[in-house]
Amino acid sequence: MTRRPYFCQADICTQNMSLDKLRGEIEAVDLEIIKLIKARMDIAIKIAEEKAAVGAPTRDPERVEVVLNQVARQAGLSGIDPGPIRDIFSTLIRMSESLQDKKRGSE
Ligand SMILES: C=C(O[C@@H]1C=C(C(=O)O)C=C[C@H]1O)C(=O)O
Repeated sequence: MTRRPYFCQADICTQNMSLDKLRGEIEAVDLEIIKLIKARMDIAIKIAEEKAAVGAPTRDPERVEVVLNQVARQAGLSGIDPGPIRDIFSTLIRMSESLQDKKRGSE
């Protein structure tokens, strides 16, 4: 296969076309990830309301471990390195807890 230069100004440049197409696909996936993070945060707000009603603390370390172990296991089954997935979800959980604290502080 002939490799074309990365910067190809020709009208027909399949390598650039496929790069642009693949980047478009990544951007579409990124948008879906943002929507899912928003959905996760919306549920966290509802959980904050439930906890406030019963006087439970925002952070639940046992639950955090369950969530992290579950996603790490699922990552492994999907052929993804579980370590970075734990990091990503630790960040999501921190975001969720800080949103819950904010929500509870404002009521
Ligand atoms: C959402 C909850 O609140 C916190 C946030 C969690 C999360 O984002 O997964 C998990 C445990 C809690 O520290 C919960 O208790 O389920």
